[in-house]
Amino acid sequence: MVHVALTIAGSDSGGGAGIQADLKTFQELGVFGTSALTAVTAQNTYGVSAIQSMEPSIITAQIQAVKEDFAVQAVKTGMLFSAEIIQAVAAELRDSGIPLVIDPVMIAKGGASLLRDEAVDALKSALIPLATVVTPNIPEAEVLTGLEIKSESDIERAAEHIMALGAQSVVIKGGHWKEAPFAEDLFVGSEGTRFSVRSPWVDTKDTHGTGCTYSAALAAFLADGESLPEAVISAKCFIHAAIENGLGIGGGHGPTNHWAYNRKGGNLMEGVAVIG
Ligand SMILES: Nc1ncnc2c1ncn2[C@@H]1O[C@H](COP(=O)(O)OP(=O)(O)O)[C@@H](O)[C@H]1O
Ligand SMILES: Cc1ncc(COP(=O)(O)OP(=O)(O)O)c(N)n1
Repeated sequence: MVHVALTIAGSDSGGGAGIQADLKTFQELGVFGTSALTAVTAQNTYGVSAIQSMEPSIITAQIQAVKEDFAVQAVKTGMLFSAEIIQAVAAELRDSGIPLVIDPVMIAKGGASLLRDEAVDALKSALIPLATVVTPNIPEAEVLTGLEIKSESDIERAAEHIMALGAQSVVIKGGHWKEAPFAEDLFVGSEGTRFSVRSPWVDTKDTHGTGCTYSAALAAFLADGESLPEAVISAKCFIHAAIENGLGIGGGHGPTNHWAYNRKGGNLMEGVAVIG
């Protein structure tokens, strides 16, 4: 049986992040990828030079066209840009019963804002309560919670805070916490499920699109029938392989290697450990 996933996200002309990263990830993981485009960015490995968002009505129409024709097994959201877009997306996903991964994309690596400041409230009130899992990086978790994150206990507190917004579970990704001994992500789920997934740090500047690729992998593994904890671990294996085998293209922060996981063969958990 072919599994279908839907990404609702922005376009990255450079191909390392956004809808391009999501569709490459779905394809690599054997899941049929569908999409609803929220915005077009002119972007490369140095940064974002222009943004044009889509009208909410065409975003709604794209989601409806996909839902009407396909049995979508998982949805992920990425760049949503405005409160109006978030409300339109939430209206289509509410009561859908489809597992939903929300990557609360806010700032691109080069510093460009991919979410208007005034849209944060809509993200918290309209979309996060629909989430099967929310996957903020540390700066995004700080914005969502208003907490300053400086320690492991701050990360745990932030996770609880995001659950209190109504999300079923959360993964706080540790890629921005460079002082930590490992690149470690904390998963907190319902009924007290809690563990961390860690990998060694890869010393590279080529981390463009890591968050998009990670959340797309998580959605693909869910579409493929893995349980949420299994999918969180599998997604970490996918992103670790993608970062570790960087392509060395682009002069700035280059893209990760979406082929690496499948080409790795052998022990896909290599380098990745689950704690707790
Ligand atoms: N240099 C790195 N080495 C190994 N893993 C990394 C590195 N940077 C990020 N990661 C991992 O990549 C994933 C994305 O994390 P992060 O960079 O925090 O997200 P975002 O791209 O949204 O800012 C996480 O699983 C994180 O642990
Ligand atoms: C179109 C678009 N969507 C999302 C992002 C952010 O991607 P992310 O995975 O967080 O990676 P970096 O931007 O931090 O490299 C994006 N850049 N463009």
